[in-house]
Amino acid sequence: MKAGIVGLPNVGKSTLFNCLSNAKAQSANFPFCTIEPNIGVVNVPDPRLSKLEELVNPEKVIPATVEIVDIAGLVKGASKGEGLGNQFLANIRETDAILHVLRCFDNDNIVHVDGSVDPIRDKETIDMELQLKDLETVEKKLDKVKRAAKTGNKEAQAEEAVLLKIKEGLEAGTSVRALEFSDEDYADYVKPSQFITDKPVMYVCNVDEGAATSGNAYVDKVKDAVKNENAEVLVLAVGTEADINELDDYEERQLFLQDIGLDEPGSAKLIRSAYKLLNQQTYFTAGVKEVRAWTVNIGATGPQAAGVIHTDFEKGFIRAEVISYDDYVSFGSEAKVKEAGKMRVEGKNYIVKDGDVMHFLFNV
Ligand SMILES: Nc1ncnc2c1ncn2[C@@H]1O[C@H](COP(=O)(O)OP(=O)(O)OP(=O)(O)O)[C@@H](O)[C@H]1O
Ligand SMILES: [Mg+2]
Repeated sequence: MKAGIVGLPNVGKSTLFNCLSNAKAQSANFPFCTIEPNIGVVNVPDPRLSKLEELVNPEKVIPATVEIVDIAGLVKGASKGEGLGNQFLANIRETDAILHVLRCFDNDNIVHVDGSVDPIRDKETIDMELQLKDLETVEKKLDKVKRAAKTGNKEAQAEEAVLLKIKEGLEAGTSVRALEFSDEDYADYVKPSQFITDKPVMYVCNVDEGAATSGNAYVDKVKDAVKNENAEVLVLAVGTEADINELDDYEERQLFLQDIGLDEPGSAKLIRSAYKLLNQQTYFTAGVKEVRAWTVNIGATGPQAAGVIHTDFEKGFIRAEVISYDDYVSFGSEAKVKEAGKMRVEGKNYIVKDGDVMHFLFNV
């Protein structure tokens, strides 16, 4: 699962990537600085992991990770191939969620491809290009399904109806994610098509230092414009945070963060949000060798969670011993949790909860 950083050229996408990842992307003040996507595997900051480390005192600690991809900027006409648009759109299609960066700072020295700062217009430009690309996809699919639908094939007719709804929506400027379908229609006809505008999205308002905590008028406009989208809007002083991230010394980083009014980097929050946007959650294993955060889909069962560690664990799954994170911390150790009768034994149908500390029993 990976989240892609998407937006117009020169709005701060690679700079954002550099706030998140130790892999350094080239960022510079000119459009199309990025051509090939930069891929970074980013640790998910999780205070619970340090707490477990404190309690268990393991040899090593391994955090959960999420993959972030910094993608080239899109311009008007990208869906028709402008600015290598087709290649860049293909890069976006390969991701599972979109972090849409909007320029929300004034600075005459930083070029804006459309000549002025206007995050709402920028958002519409990007949305339109993504929608046009999806329109192309849906039209191709419609062509294929039409004939079978005409001959009376019920399945094809159902698919055609869904595709027509998508086509009409896109033509009216509505992203696929905003359209409503029955669960079956969605699973059978929408999801497999991997429409770009069906991917979950969050907005990252790139502001200057002074607006890191308070936001600014641009941010207010963005929030207002997306209020019906059910999408998160995050405010981040991307340039400043990238500079702070360059500092090696932890104390020094904290001081600079406090200076701009933050107690943790905005990028930490962004990573956690991206993780959620990807429908991911964390369970822990806690032993003296290793305390580790593992990533599973929200809604995953016990065996699926076990399968993240090893496919044999999933195949041979017998049961799981589960301690909720809160119980682990309030009792202080696995032994004390057991004594208190708070360790649960869960079977194959157990739905994993975020923060579960798990131990799997299986045979091979
Ligand atoms: N909040 C900010 N305030 C001032 N300057 C910024 C801010 N964020 C980014 N910049 C500057 O904007 C320029 C473009 O940034 P960056 O290279 O990250 O853009 P990009 O979106 O990756 O562009 P491209 O699409 O061309 O790859 C850089 O000079 C960067 O330092
Ligand atoms: Mg870039």
